[in-house]
Amino acid sequence: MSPVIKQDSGLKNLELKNLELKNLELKDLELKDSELKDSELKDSGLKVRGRLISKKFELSQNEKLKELLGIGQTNQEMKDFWALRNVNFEVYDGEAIGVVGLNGSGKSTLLNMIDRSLSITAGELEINGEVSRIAIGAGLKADLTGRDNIRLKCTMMGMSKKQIEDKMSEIVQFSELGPFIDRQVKDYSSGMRSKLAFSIAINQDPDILIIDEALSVGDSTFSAKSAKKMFEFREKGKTIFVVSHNSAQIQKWTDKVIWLHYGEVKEYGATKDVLPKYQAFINWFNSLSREQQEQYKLDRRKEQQDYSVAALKQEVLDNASESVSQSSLTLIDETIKKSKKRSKLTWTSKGLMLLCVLVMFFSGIASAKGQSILGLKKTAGMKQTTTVKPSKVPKSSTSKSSHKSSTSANQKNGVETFDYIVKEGDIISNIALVYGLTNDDIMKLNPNLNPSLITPGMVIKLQKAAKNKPSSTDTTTDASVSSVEEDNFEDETIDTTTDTPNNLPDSRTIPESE
Ligand SMILES: Nc1ncnc2c1ncn2[C@@H]1O[C@H](COP(=O)(O)OP(=O)(O)OP(=O)(O)O)[C@@H](O)[C@H]1O
Repeated sequence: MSPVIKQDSGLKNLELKNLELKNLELKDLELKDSELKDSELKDSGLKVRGRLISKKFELSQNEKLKELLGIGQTNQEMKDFWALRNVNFEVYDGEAIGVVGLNGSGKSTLLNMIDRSLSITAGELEINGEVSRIAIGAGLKADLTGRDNIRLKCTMMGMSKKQIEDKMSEIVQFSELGPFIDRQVKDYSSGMRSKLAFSIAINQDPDILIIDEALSVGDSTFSAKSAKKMFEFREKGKTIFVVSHNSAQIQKWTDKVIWLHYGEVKEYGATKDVLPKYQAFINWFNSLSREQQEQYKLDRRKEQQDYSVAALKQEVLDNASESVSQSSLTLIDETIKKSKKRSKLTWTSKGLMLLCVLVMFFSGIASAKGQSILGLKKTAGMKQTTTVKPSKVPKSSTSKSSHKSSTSANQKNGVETFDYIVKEGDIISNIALVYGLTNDDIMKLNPNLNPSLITPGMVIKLQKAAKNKPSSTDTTTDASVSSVEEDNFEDETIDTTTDTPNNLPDSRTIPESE
């Protein structure tokens, strides 16, 4: 038997080797293909190309959970939101591109994709070269001195210690920060931060430089000096993106303008053609009444919420030639497939959701019977047996701040009470569990309370004796909720605290007569 086995395994080894060789050949082909693509890009002088770029900010997994469980509010503002829709553009060597648009139109979102700090939902972005971004204060470490920030940034760019020290005096001199270079950045004004960021970035010699409002805060001398440096940079065939609400800057510094309007490219072309159109729009917008402006913003925002992949596909079919549209449709399908995988609830979240439902169900039964969740009759002084470390107790329900803001002790029906301010994510049964009460206890103290309608900020009365329970007793009954809050969900989630963007144009956008 053994020789046969040997022969078998010998054959298998041969097959495996063949397979490995084939895989290597394939990898080689893939590499050659991508090298070819890169060199094609370089040859054509194409620096950045965006095709069908679309970005959807989704409800966070927390919000999805709440929506599924019917907890908290789910209004229009909290829907998935398309910050960019079907954005197409090409930028070549030596071009300076202005990015303009009202507040919230998607400028930062687009640049975050170009500097690779944000992924795209659909479409394709080709970038040929190193990108460096200057935004007010962004990327600087507040606790470090200006000098140490220079060292840090240069190290991150792969420079050696010697190279950094050689460049140091040039950067420091350009920054005009004088003795402040050895002070911590947290002591800098926004203008000083911008000077430091610009000096570091321009001296790093990136291929693509993004200037995100950074030069709007510096003084005019520094701004002029920076502009000169930028022109030199452009002469070398480098590419610059400038985001500014200052039309004069855009006019002076850029060759082309991308005008973003509620996530779409309204116009892309020569600055001399696009900027006047944008300014005309601003003038028209400013001529509207307050109500009309609000209505306009609401309508546009709704379009961003109602957008869909189907709409993107339709736009592609309507606007592109047949060959382009076919490859574009494939591109949309591929990217959407990927994003669908990402946006699905994780198994952990599904498990937590189930746990949450079970806790709610059993606590409902328990409170109806006047018992704790483990079936123990609640008696004063009885120690709870269930539990988790205090740190696992949800911040929303037991954080010190909620105590601080909620302790105004008083009496109700002979019971000493205190005010508890409802936090985001709270539900009655969880508050009850955390504070060692039953739902009935809470309802007795708050007879007008509708348990399914509690909202953050609402004040409810709780029995004072129970107040210290969470900190003194280990309790785990609320593990489901606390874990949900602590779960490290994916990025790019909707920040429900994000204010509705103030789309009122900045006054600086009104054309300056130069
Ligand atoms: N992480 C996020 N989650 C949800 N929505 C987001 C997120 N980031 C941005 N948005 C929304 O996307 C839209 C575009 O935002 P973005 O910051 O790109 O606009 P902007 O044009 O740079 O605005 P501004 O001129 O005010 O800087 C806005 O409506 C914003 O509320």
